[in-house]
Amino acid sequence: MRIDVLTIFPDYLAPLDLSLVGKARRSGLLDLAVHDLRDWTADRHRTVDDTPFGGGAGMVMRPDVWGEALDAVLADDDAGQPAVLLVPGPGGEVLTQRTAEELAGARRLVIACGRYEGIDARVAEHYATRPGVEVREISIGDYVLNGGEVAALVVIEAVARLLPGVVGNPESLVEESHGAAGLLEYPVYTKPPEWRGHAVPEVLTSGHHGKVARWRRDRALERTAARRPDLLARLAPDALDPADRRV
Ligand SMILES: COc1ccc2nc(C(=O)O)sc2c1
Repeated sequence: MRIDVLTIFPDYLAPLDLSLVGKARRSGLLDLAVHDLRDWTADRHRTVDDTPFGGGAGMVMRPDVWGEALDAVLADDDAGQPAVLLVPGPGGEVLTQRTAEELAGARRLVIACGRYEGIDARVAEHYATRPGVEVREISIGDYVLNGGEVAALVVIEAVARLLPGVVGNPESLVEESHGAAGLLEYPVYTKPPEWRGHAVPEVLTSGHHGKVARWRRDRALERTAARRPDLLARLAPDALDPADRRV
């Protein structure tokens, strides 16, 4: 997968050199480039914004600068791969694990990080008509950030970890919260067996794999029912077996 990020704060994306995403980049599993939007400005002040038509507070990012940048990035393509142009914004579809799974299936993501009051609306309108480009406005939650960079970091991490080979043990993707099982994950423990008077649940040291699996499933169901009953409601009817229904 190739991901291009356009931003006026490239250093905001520095964490993408670290940990699993950084390793995926170095191993070639992920081709990721961060671009400074100001590289496509034409004036000596490298201006990317202007006052909003209709008045109001703040500034709006100029369509001409974004057009030059997106044309250049989209054209830099080995085989005319279709691209998803992600525009982080508070009015976008809220990112879920399902969205991340969809995006992980794309060949290219281009993420346009807005600042100020946002990007001139004509940019998304224009690229939505571009053959081979799908435009999606995306939000990471019902709160407002100061720009798209943090959302870009979240999307990239959520997507990159789903790419084959990025996470060491793909089985862990099944039982994690919001994973394939569709439940919140069970509580985890490690040594020492007792810590400050808190013992590890005995079943986990029993060596009985069947009982351990049942205990973990029960705890995941309990947690999900208590904290996110909406997730239970979304489960496919056949996702729960008779043994689950007694929880
Ligand atoms: C101007 O760019 C912004 C501003 C707020 C904002 N809020 C987001 C969110 O995901 O909540 S993405 C985003 C981008």
